[in-house]
Amino acid sequence: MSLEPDFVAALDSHGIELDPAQAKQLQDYAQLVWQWNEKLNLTRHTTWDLFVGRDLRDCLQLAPLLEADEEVLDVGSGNGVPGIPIAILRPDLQMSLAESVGKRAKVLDDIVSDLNLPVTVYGARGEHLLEDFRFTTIIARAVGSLTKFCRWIEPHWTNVDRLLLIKGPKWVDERGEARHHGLMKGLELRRVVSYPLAADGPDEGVILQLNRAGRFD
Ligand SMILES: C[S@@+](CC[C@H](N)C(=O)[O-])C[C@H]1O[C@@H](n2cnc3c(N)ncnc32)[C@H](O)[C@@H]1O
Repeated sequence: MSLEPDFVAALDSHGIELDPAQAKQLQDYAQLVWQWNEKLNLTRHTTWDLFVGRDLRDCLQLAPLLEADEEVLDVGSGNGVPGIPIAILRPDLQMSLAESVGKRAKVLDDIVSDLNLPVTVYGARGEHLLEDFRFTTIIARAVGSLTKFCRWIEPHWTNVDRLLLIKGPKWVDERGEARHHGLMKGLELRRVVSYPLAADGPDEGVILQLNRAGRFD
């Protein structure tokens, strides 16, 4: 099992240690995305440093927040982040991906079968899937504002327990906007993790948990 020296160097520079088999699968995943990226616009993170420092870092923050054996839906999976790396890091989870653009969903399907991962890919809007399926947690990054998510999920809270959303520093403004529209009534929003976006900068990434009030009391 061989790891690219630049991948190993990026892991070292970000202080990340991985199980060797998982590191190899994550490397294979990134390389598949980059191959597909030549045909389809999937990611701007085309160096090992960006993959590790942005994509993997976010996934490593989110992965431990999921309980054992959860049924998880990554909404707006695009290039597969966060769903595919988390499926690699947490093989106990039942992971599904929702991607509304058919061509991207087809690529995601190819990538998960090349990686031999037991991940279901839906070429559909996440909120439409909630009409027929139940998930314990929805995860998402870079898909829509809190206002959008509140509106998408509002009719479907019986089919999901919580959302875990990866956000940047603008999350506070998004919360203000959602409150302004009266969309936070009956909901709880909690910042469960925050972490620096760059070693030398002030900006923080956060993971927000959104659920119906009282759901986890
Ligand atoms: C900016 S990309 C983000 C991709 C990836 N999550 C990431 O963090 O790199 C947003 C993706 O979400 C998809 N999308 C937007 N709204 C969606 C929805 N309601 N359900 C499923 N996919 C959606 C878009 O087609 C696009 O591929």
